[in-house]
Amino acid sequence: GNTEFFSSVHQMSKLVQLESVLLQQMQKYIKINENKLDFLKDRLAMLERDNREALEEGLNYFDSPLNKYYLTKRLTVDWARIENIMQHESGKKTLNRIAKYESTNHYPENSELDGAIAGFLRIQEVYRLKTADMAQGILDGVKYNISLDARLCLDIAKYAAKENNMRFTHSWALEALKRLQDPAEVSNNPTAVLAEKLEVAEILELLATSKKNLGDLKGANQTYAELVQLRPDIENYTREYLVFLKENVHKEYVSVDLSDEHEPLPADLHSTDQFTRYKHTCNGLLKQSPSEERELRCGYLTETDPFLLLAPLKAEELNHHPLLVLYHDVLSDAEIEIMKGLSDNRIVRATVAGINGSVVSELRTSQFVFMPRTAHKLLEAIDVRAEQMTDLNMEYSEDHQFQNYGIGGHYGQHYDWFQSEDLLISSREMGNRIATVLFYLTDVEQGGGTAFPFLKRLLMPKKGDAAFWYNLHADGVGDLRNLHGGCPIIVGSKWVLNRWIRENIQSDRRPCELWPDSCRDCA
Ligand SMILES: O=C(O)CCC(=O)C(=O)O
Ligand SMILES: [Fe+2]
Repeated sequence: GNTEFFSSVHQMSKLVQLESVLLQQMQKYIKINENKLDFLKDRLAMLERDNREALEEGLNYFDSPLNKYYLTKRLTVDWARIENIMQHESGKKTLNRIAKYESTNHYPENSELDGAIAGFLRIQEVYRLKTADMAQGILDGVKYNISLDARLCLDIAKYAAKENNMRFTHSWALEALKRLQDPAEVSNNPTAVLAEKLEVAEILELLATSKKNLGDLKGANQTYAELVQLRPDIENYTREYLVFLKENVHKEYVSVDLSDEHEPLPADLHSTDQFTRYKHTCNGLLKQSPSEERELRCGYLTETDPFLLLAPLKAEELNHHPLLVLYHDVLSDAEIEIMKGLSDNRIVRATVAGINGSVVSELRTSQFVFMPRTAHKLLEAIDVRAEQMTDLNMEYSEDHQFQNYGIGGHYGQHYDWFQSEDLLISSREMGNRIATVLFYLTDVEQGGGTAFPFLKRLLMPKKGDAAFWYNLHADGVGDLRNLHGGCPIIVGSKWVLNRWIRENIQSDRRPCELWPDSCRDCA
């Protein structure tokens, strides 16, 4: 099927139901076959006894006409019945039922494993987690009741190698080897023993390749030597080793410490490339200094609507230029339940806008659905609230976009405003996205903040809160400082609601000015 699971925790939770149905069927299948085998075992015992007796007595056995009759009966009627039973495909009904589940439900495909591993490595990279910790189920300091076996560690190493991430290839291969050589692990998992020899060779090859690529020539040489000694029969390994020796014949075999699976932290986080800045905004290393924060205001917003004098909005200013505001407690739990009910069975894999239409991308691993505000009166009420929060006219806003993230789910840094004229085409008359209101419909246990690397701000999702920012300068030009993204989620199912407000009806609200673009920090 084309339903994808790993990109939405909500979707994945449906799989648990499917799995329990399958397990029930499996139980039935075993029971039916057990009955059949028990019956056959009984018969076998009886027939063996008769047969033994006949063997022992030799020709005397046939003195009795009754025995002649019994032997004949055993080999005709009895045997036919037994053969019939043995041939009977017990549990066929159950198998058919399972096949029917498979054709009427969506199953994850093998390729989903790659998506899940990609999410796992994304978490590791962004939050700088140790491989040894993750393999034991320790995620950002919290211990979970899972640990990864050698096979999975090897799969992760292979994936990292495919992505050319040599540091992770090295650390995960090492972890796989450690597990394979641990006697406790091996006795726990007898199938691992069968495959052990091959896997050790596979792991050594990954280790040698990654050491070579990371400049650890001494280590690579040792590992290659070990590999060809373990599997002299595999020509490929010998060939690889020879290539290595030839390539490095004039070089000194230096040794490099690879115990840290992460790139060293740059001395100055501010002046790094965009992605590095983004990662360190997500993990909290890059943030506003106390003096930068001093100017910001916090308080109750009452200016925009007389009603708010009675029920003021709790606003926290997170950045002044450009404006980024976090509103607290703007949605109730009951409202959120209604919204999730409206959207949860309709979400599909998220896409990003491209010149040739919308495409699925690793940049955005989540699932979403657009709902028109006419779908429920609550959505209209939300817009009234958004209008109070932003003082913008909501009439030209897009449909409500609900979004749920998956394993390591994220939305890489991006602008909400359309950078290309072409992308505006579908709704040019509405103009570009002047502002965004991002509602948080859940807390997230670990990770999953919204990061603004240029503003050095990380907003942690809190159920019922909403963020508001302008995407455009007052003169309508896209504001480069509002680059942002949804950081990878470590643990939790994150739901958000996007309101994208368009510019072409706002002239009375936010008069067009020619503000200078004070974008010193922008790349
Ligand atoms: O999920 C988040 O925190 C950010 C989402 C976002 O930026 C978007 O959907 O445009
Ligand atoms: Fe966004």
